[in-house]
Amino acid sequence: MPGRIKVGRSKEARQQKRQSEESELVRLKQRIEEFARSGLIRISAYLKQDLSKEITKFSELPLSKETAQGLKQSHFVTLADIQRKALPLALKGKDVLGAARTGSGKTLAFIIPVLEGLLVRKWNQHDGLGALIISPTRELVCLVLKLESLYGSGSSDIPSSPKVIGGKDLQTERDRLSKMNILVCTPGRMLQHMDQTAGFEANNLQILVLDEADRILDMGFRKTIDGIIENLPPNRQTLLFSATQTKSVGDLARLSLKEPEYVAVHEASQSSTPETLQQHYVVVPLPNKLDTLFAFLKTHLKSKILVRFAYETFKRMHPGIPLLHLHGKQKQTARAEITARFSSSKQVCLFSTDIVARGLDFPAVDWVVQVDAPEDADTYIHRVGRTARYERNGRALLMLSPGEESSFVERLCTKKVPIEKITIKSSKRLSVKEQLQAMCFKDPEIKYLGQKAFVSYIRSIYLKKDRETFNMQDLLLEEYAASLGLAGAPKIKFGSTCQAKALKNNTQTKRLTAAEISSGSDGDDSSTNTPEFEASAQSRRERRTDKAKIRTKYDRMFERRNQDILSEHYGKLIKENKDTIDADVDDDFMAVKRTDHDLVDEIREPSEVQKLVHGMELINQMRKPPSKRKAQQALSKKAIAKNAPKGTRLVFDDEGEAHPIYELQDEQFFLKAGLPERQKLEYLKIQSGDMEEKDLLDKQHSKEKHREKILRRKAREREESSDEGVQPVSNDEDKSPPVLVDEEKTKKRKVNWFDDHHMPKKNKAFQVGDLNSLEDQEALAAYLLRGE
Ligand SMILES: Nc1ncnc2c1ncn2[C@@H]1O[C@H](COP(=O)(O)OP(=O)(O)OP(=O)(O)O)[C@@H](O)[C@H]1O
Repeated sequence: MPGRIKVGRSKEARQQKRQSEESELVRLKQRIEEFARSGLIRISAYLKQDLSKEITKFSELPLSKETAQGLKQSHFVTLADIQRKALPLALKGKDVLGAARTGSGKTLAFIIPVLEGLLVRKWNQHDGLGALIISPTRELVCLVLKLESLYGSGSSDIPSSPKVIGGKDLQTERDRLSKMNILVCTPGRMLQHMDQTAGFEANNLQILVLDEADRILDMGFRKTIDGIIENLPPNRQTLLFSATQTKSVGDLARLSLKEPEYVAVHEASQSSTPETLQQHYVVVPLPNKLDTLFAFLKTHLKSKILVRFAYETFKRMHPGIPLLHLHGKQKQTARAEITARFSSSKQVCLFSTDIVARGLDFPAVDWVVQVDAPEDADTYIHRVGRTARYERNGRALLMLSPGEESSFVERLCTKKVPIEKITIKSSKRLSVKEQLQAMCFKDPEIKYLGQKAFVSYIRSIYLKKDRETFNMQDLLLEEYAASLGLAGAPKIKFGSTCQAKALKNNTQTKRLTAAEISSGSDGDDSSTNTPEFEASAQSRRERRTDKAKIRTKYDRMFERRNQDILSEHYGKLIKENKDTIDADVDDDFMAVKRTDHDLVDEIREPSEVQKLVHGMELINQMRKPPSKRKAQQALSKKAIAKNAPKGTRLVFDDEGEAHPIYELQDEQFFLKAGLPERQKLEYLKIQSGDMEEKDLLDKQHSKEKHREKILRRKAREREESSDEGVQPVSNDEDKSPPVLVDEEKTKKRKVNWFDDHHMPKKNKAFQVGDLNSLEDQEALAAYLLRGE
């Protein structure tokens, strides 16, 4: 019996205990909710839910109705593996390191916790920046923003999902920054705002997300990220996602993660790339790569292809499939337009640099072709990840030079990349070499691009760390140049080891500024981790300050630091004895991610070629006919008078030397001539004597003028009288020829004549008084000629 009693008591006791525990739990939950409402604890809603059970559908997630509504609109039903594993942890407020294959849905795995994290905290405009998402490239930022607005569209508690994208007007961003609650941006631009935007603070930040974390944490962004972290509160949630996740303790320590949960979805899998992706490689000697690529395009006209290689030449050869081109030097609007066109097209080939190597989610890409081998297996994984996204099929082709084959394939195997070797049928082979040569010959721009592609490629090989795979000695330079249509291999100068080291040290200090500039200019932070970028940062800054200057096409062309390779005959033209060519910084064709291997690349003065072309530009401008309006304006008298040079009055001395009218006398000479007062009196005396003389001359001159005037009048009157038939008579004294006189008329005229001319009254006929003057003689001659 005692046993029975014992059992009864323990059951009762257990019941009591459970009841008290339950009421304690209820009290605790109530308390937690209160805290959550007041914002004192970080996650509330999810503590009430059991997130330990396997959740497979979005509808099973304890999400706010706003996020759930947004997800319903997106038609997503089941959770992707990474979402299933990472979301419960992230929603609980844990720090998460998420690794999953490309295209497996990582973006949603951090967007949902960000939106939810702020929604449950009832975050509003006055709370400031709540979440910061850092993405390495602008394209990725755009993609994240698209998703964020999709899923967060119903959220009324988050007033706005503001955006900051590198490359936009800094001032506009600054104005909007203070109102932001969620910020998506590139690292460089973020740091720039933290340093330079007054009033911008991240003290209240709750969640930090690093998208493509391995890339963001690598050497190139190291300083920038450290700078950003310094400005963030340590008490925050941090989420890191990438296809190739970092596990470096050092990296994680830098981010001050708190007991992070490592969520790796495909770690146990045989492949680190999507299972739906078929991967091939083909061994092609470097000089035959373009031929192979062209043949490939010709045989895949109905596909959507992404290629990393030269675009300009292929565009001119019309392979029969629309071609697009995307690179970091394009403006953000152009990039967005091309990205949209590629996304919406079904049959198209996009030639691109590594700006689309990561994260971008183009729908339905059939092929990713890599004409050059990437620097490492991780980069390869990200590149091929642009196809076979989220359970779709895709194919990838990698061209390897014979020397690269064995070690690179080994590297891929180590990273669990299943890749198969294929060969190209000889019937499918084509040669574009001759076409390229003809193009280079006709068009200097193509030649320039060919040279640039050559330099970029060689440089990329030189920079690669993996010396076992990439060997400079293996390169068939002349043959490769010929395959690009060039007459010979351009010469390339690589800096000495010492210079490289000096630059490297310098680079460390410059990197921060460079990152800022990058995000301020093109925002593609993917370029900031290259040493070339650092070297060019200064020149970019200079260029920006020189913005006011009008720059011609040639200026732009020559501002590139590989200007000397433009054309060899320019060099010959100016007899420039430069036998070296500096490597190119515009990695449009071959982007290199490696950062700890610097090249020497000094910033130069404008070269002779540049000056020469400037001269030619000026001459052309001068030759250009002015507009009609300008020509007329220039000819107007007013303009001539206005533009005419102002004369200076000079006086000439006896020797014919010119002097200004007033010359200051030598002081010594002046003092020698006596006291100033006396000199003044003497001067006045001389001047008054001169004036008297001049006065007399003037009087004589005016008398003469008066006399001449009278004589002219006389002659005129004589002429008039002769017109009226009055015959002047001969005057004995004058010995003028006798003439017949009309008595009657003479009488009548005589009165007038004598009145005016004081002619002697004794003569009935009037006399010509004085024939000395020219006028009198002319009048008489005219009279006689008329024969009257
Ligand atoms: N649960 C889901 N159901 C269906 N489609 C999904 C789901 N989650 C994501 N997707 C889709 O899968 C595609 C790839 O997703 P996302 O871009 O997030 O991949 P990722 O893992 O970030 O790739 P990467 O490593 O290349 O950046 C997108 O088109 C996205 O809309």
